[in-house]
Amino acid sequence: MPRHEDRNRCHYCMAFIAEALRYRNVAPFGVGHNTVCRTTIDKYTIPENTGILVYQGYIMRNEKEWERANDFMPERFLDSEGQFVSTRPKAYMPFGVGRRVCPGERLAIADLFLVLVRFLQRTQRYDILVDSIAGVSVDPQIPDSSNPPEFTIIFKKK
Ligand code: HEM
Repeated sequence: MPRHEDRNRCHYCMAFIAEALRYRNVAPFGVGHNTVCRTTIDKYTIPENTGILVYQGYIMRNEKEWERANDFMPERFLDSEGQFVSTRPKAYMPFGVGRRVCPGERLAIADLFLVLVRFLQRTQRYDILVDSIAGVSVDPQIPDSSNPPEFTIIFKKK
């Protein structure tokens, strides 16, 4: 069984999780907020009590911030020795930023790691076949929602 400590050794798994959260962010618009006072950011002034959504899904796939932003590349989170890089670019924000940043981040990463590793361990003796006609699309049905279209996977004993 995988344990939490194993995260320090499973560099590619950690990079895979980090990239999955970047590439198809669970909450592309984060959580809505309101300004508590008139606020100026750069050349924009936002009045008091205005609803704000941060389109973090876009920031995390912005070509200006990310090399090959629309490719799924876990390697972008590995250094030249294949070690998981724990420092994050500013444009990496699957859990939001600032004082309302997601308090569940550590728990979420810990869970994702255990589920992913357990899945890989339990499926080693299977060929994983994807519906050959429909294939798999990782693009959501409604743009920037988090639900991919349904697809069929067959686990066939080797
Ligand atoms: C992959 C899993 C998760 C993702 C991607 C995620 C993402 C987010 C995001 C983007 C926000 C908004 C942050 C902001 O406003 O800047 C948020 C807020 C929040 N999340 Fe998560 N979250 C995840 C898992 C969890 C878990 C496991 C918990 C609790 C056990 C949790 C509890 C919360 C709470 C309470 C807030 C509101 C914080 C506040 O407004 O002060 N989240 N999350």
